[in-house]
Amino acid sequence: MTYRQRLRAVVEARGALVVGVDPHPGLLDAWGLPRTASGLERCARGLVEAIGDVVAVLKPQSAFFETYGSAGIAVLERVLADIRSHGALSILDVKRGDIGSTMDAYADAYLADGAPLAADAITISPYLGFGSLQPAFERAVANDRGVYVLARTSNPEGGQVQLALGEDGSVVQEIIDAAAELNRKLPTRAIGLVVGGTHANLGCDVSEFNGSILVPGIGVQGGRLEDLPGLFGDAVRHVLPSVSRGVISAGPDPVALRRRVLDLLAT
Ligand SMILES: O=C(O)c1cc(=O)[nH]c(=O)n1[C@@H]1O[C@H](COP(=O)(O)O)[C@@H](O)[C@H]1O
Repeated sequence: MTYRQRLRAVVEARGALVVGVDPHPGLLDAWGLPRTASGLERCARGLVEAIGDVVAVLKPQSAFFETYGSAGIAVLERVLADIRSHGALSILDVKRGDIGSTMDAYADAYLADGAPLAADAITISPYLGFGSLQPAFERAVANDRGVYVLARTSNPEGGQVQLALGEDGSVVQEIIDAAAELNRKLPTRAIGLVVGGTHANLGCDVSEFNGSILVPGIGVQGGRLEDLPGLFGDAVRHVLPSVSRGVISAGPDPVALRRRVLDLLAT
């Protein structure tokens, strides 16, 4: 099955929600865990254990694992395996983007069958040029995985680059249109977008976009689930809202974590 087919099936069964696995240092403190790889492991795997069978997608943030070097990366490998074993999909948030030969290696690291850090999908950055991401597109299609291209990010600084005017309109619109064009040529529609849910208006048009749209920024950054239909219009059918701190802050009690997810799913 392609990534889109797996995504559709799990979203139909569990609802459209992504929970971010963001075990930041303050969270380890709040959960009474040490700021070590073993504290990281208990936090991240505890979260997946608590909610992995009710949420459609879990999105580990690589940075919080990289902090602990090879021990943290080993934890990330186990977290990815846990997500699979609970029947959820994984979007590994690595925001990679580089020149062709290096991008090729990133694609092998995250989108190749059997790679230790392989995920169902990853986040990638087009700001070295959309075409530089070609190896990731090819690997995603070949291996039934997905990619989410950063378009309009949730942070206030993003507009400096994303809303700048290029030859054919804003930079972000060129990215969105290039992703849509590529999806039209691909049978798997493996190319998704990242569009933050924090903006009063998006400042770009996603109405013609034909892939999955990851929408972070819900909760602590100020985005609200109730506002998504107004913000995205008809494209809301493609939207996967993503909440990290807004869920994980309910822990470490697994019952409270689960309740937080079920409340969000009922919104
Ligand atoms: O790609 C992302 O997930 C992402 C894109 C974006 O535009 N903004 C954004 O906050 N994120 C990620 O979403 C997570 C933050 O989620 P909250 O804790 O819910 O605010 C972090 O892992 C961010 O890296």
